[in-house]
Amino acid sequence: MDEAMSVFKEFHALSGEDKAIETSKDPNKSCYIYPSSENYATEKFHLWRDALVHNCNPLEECIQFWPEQPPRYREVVGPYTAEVRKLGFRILEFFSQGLGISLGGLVGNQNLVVNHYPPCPDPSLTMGLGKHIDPAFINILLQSDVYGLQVFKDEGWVVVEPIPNAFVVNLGYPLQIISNGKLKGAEHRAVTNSNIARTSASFFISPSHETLIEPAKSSVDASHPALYKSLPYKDFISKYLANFSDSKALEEALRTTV
Ligand SMILES: O=C(O)CCC(=O)C(=O)O
Ligand SMILES: [Fe+2]
Repeated sequence: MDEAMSVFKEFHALSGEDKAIETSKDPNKSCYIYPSSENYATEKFHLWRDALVHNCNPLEECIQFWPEQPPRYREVVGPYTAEVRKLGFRILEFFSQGLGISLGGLVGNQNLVVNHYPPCPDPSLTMGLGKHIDPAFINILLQSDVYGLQVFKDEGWVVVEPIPNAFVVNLGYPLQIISNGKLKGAEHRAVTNSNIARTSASFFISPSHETLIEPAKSSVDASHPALYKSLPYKDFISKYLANFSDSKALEEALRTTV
């Protein structure tokens, strides 16, 4: 874990030009940089984050498109993602047993997102990453020792302290829907600070595009009607992206009218 975190930091210490070169190896763009701000002039607040995004499965196929700088990137991050993937599938297996549905068979994309939040001269004007529930089944998150992750609980923000050698496991929206609201997606955000850069790495295990995301039969009965519509995951994602900055509007767009 420590080695992976060092390599993630080294990648983000490269110049912008080098990062662009290192993320342009796949014409199909399975590896790319997601920049901080999408529309600086009109957005409500600025996002102070750069993210390296790449596919992780099947590893033998996608690793050829990963960065080759720092030189150890593939050697360290390959085994890291393989282990985190195993952990993620074990956790999904527990949820599968509880929900009476095989989640492992519904998995599609497995992505790594390496977030870099540079120090910000005035953190009150920016957000690292705004309030959201992850769109994946789960996210196995590795944070560096710099504080920044917060979770929304009882109408307030609670700091998730970085713990050495520990992952944060975030439950995402699809599991909230499949469990018909019994499991709650964790609403979280990342804030910036004025003097030290922060790095984190999210390993997302997501449903495949065609998977129907809907309340599982085991979660619905006469006294617990389906709270959510049935949607192919790709349509869920369209609604998710269209309502990213408005969690209430998103919840309404996903709900049935009962
Ligand atoms: O940087 C963090 O701790 C959170 C990252 C996150 O929420 C995400 O990648 O979805
Ligand atoms: Fe997240």
